[in-house]
Amino acid sequence: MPSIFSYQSSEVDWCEDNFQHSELVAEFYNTFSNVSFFFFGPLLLVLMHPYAKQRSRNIQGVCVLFMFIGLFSMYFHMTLSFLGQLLDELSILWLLAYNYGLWMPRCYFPAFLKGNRSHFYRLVVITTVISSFMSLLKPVANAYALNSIALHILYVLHQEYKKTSNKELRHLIEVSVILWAIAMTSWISDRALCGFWQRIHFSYLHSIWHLLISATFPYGMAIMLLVDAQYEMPEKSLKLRYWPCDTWPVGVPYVELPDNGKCC
Ligand SMILES: CCCCCCCC/C=C\CCCCCCCC(=O)N[C@@H](CO)[C@H](O)/C=C/CCCCCCCCCCCCC
Ligand SMILES: [Ca+2]
Ligand SMILES: [Zn+2]
Repeated sequence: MPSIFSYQSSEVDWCEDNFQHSELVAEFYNTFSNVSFFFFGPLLLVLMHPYAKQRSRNIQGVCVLFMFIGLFSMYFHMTLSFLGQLLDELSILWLLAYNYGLWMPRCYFPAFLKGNRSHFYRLVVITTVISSFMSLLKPVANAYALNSIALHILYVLHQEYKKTSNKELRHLIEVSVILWAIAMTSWISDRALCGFWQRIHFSYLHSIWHLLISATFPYGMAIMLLVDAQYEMPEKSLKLRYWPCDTWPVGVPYVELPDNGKCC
């Protein structure tokens, strides 16, 4: 039985051909497409620094966890090892759990918690610890289970989209759903239609997934902070900004607390 550290000890293997460009890196493009995690993570850390200082440092923890996902995902695609697969999947699970605990609006808590956030946080931690152990039972199903959490997030976004009249928030939700849908299509297509992609010599769909899902992250953060502010501090409206410039057609969204007026 191979050790959990060995190359190709994971049951999961993506469509990209292995060891095409290096003897050390199993899936070259799938490995290096994770650099986008080291672009968006540090960028958001810097852009959100004023918010983190004034409102909550948790956002910094979220950005650091996001960079760990990129690191573990690189390790996984480089080795296709079982340990790499578990680190990749468990870091995603804990990032989602952290976000749920911090920002899930109270109206979506189970009724028996009566809107108590610290009880909800405890419930999320317990569920995540149990799920972490369960991930060892059928590792090949883990990625599907993780993707199904996105369906619950979509449900929450749909409810918030219906409730809000804030055009900026609606725009963020629309763009994030489009990005996620294209990312998801690439992920499924890499798994389900690999023969076709290999025949046309384009087996890079999983790399495209990495780029798109990491680009969804700043949108997810901005949406959650705006929604959280609407519920938890309705007297203060957060300012939505885009990097590098608010007026450019494409940019990375982030939020600022009012009276932090900078102009690009
Ligand atoms: C109230 C909660 C709000 C949470 C918002 C969180 C937004 C998080 C955005 C991005 C998370 C990045 C996850 C990237 C994973 C990259 C690593 C990877 O590719 N791993 C694969 C193997 O290499 C593995 O097969 C992937 C498994 C599936 C991961 C599922 C991630 C779910 C992401 C949920 C995003 C929802 C966004 C919805 C926006 C419309
Ligand atoms: Ca492969
Ligand atoms: Zn991946």
